[in-house]
Amino acid sequence: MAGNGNENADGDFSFSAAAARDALPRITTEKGAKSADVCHDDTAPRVNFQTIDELHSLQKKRSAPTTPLKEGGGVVMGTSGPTTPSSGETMLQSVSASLASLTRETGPKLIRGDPTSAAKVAHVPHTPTSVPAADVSDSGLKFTHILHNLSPAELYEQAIKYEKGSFVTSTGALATLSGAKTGRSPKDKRVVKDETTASELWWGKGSPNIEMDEQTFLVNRERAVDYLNSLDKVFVNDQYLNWDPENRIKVRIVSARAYHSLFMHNMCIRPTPEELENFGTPDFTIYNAGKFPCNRYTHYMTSSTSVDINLERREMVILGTQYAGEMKKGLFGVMHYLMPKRKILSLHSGCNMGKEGDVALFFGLSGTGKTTLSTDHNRYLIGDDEHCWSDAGVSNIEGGCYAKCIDLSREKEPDIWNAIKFGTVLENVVFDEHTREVDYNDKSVTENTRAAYPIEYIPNSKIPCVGPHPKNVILLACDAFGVLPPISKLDLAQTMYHFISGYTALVAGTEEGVKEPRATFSACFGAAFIMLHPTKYAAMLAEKMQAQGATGWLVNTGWSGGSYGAGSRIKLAYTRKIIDAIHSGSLLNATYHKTEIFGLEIPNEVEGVPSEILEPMNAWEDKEAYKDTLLKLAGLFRNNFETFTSHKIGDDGKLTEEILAAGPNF
Ligand SMILES: Nc1ncnc2c1ncn2[C@@H]1O[C@H](COP(=O)(O)OP(=O)(O)O)[C@@H](O)[C@H]1O
Ligand SMILES: C=C(OP(=O)(O)O)C(=O)O
Ligand SMILES: [Ca+2]
Ligand SMILES: [Mn+2]
Repeated sequence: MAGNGNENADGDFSFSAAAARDALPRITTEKGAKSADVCHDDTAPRVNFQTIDELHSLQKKRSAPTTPLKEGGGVVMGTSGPTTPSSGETMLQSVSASLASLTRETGPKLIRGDPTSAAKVAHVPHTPTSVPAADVSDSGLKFTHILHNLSPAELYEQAIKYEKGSFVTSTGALATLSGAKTGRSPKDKRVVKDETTASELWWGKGSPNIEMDEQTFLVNRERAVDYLNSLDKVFVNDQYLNWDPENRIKVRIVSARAYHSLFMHNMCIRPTPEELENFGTPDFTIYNAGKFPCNRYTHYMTSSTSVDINLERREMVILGTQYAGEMKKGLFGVMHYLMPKRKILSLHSGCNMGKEGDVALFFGLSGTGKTTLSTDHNRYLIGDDEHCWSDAGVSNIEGGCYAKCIDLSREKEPDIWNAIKFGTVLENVVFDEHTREVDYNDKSVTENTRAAYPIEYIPNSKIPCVGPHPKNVILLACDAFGVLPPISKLDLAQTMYHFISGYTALVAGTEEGVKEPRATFSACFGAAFIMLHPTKYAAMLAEKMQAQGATGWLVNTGWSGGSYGAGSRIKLAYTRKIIDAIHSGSLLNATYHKTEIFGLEIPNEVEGVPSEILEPMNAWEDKEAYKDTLLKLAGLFRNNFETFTSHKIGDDGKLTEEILAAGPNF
């Protein structure tokens, strides 16, 4: 116990024995104490530092350099480069070219690294520009720091230091805010219509592609580039899309926020250090200037948000929204253009594989269960949202998952719950200010709370994320009307009919302005992302399913026993049992009966699921209300399909006829 007096005779100090009761004790230093005896030993063997700065410099070890830094700590990208550029300089040259203003012809001067650690960088000689002084704007005189493929830990530090609303949660995830926009803005998406895309893409009624001209794209591009170059630092991610090595696409994402950089780090495929070293020129570049609005006086702009795709230039510009999902879904749109050109079908679906190598696809719109149901502890996860189906089988486009977290529970979704740890981006969640425990039920910021994590955070993920041809094609619909059966087996024509229809109730959240579930039809279960006419994708799907003998299923993950408001959502545990029965093959051999109007085959029994809910009418108390609602939905299906009746699906006139006949009959 520490005393008040000089009880430690060998110590280097003692309280004055004469310390007055009310005064602070005086400290006197004892003379002649032997250094070997003191407990606070300042004369211990010397360590390798003399100053605090030297101590700090010992803490960080140089990582195996993908890009060796030059003497002085920085690499400068001037206009006349060194004779033999290092790979770091090559990267900076490439990024400078990406960020070049199209009107001023030169790229910005770039420095690698964080501006706050740039004291040394100031020493690096700066080669004068060859552009006449009169042409140099202030922005041409400054340096921009490039934070290239930072690690999650570095991005955490950047976010926490510089981005308000960034916090570490109790499980180590990075909580962040996406700003005013907490969902995608499909009405603000624009695609450049030029000679090629005018004939190739799907335009007009029902199409997600709202046109803009090349000139307007360049105006927005310049706006984004100037904004990014005005910053002290920008983040650059060089990554890949598509696990199929023969059809891999190199993407570069230039952004202003650590949040965006970490999100894409998680969502795209992460290159190895060697791959990054030899990355070269990207195939596609995103300029994310989402903090900065577009100019509403610009032609084609109807709000201050604009998400613009130029396929010819292989570029995408984001202005006026910081919702990170725009980047991943924007790139998905690009894949929906590039892949079919190579006879590869792009799919808005989750995908997993059983121990026997049986692959299942889960198509569905946002909130219908792709992520939840493809993340299955008994199966290998190939991916939760975006895939390709080629002659070789399936491949995930992405390197991560983007799960909805509203009402997330450890019991119902353990694998997703456990994936929310260090490295994971948690968007727009609410947490306890002290414990930093997340309240997943809290919708104060948005209903569309999300977690973005690398796919290997799911313990049974299949790396590399590829698999053989699918055996089961599961169409998920979250039916807010509560009239579709929880499970029905489809023939090929029915599968195509429902694939082209893409029915669901759009659950609140993922798109701006949707507060209540509302019936919606979205062709190919992803009309917001497709580029070509839906029947092109449908024809490819039909051909592949036929060739592989895959079975189609329609699973209602929505309401039962009444519409939204009256009935209740089908229990996730029951849906999982239904999915298990599809995977195991037991449902293929079940006995079925056909429903009226939609002509769907309903199994009489599914193990673990109460039989009363399998036939929707049984679950409704008011049978008349059920019939009216069923007819209403059938009418909506018929109206929606009218735009497709004049299109042929594939070369097969017979299949087209069958598909037209596969809709509701009333
Ligand atoms: N019966 C059910 N089947 C699937 N998901 C359900 C069910 N009931 C509730 N849910 C919830 O619905 C949401 C489905 O979202 P998610 O799997 O992220 O959809 P998607 O990936 O298709 O956008 C999850 O929050 C899940 O917990
Ligand atoms: C991120 C999205 O994907 P999903 O809701 O399908 O997971 C989205 O549609 O914006
Ligand atoms: Ca979606
Ligand atoms: Mn999802």
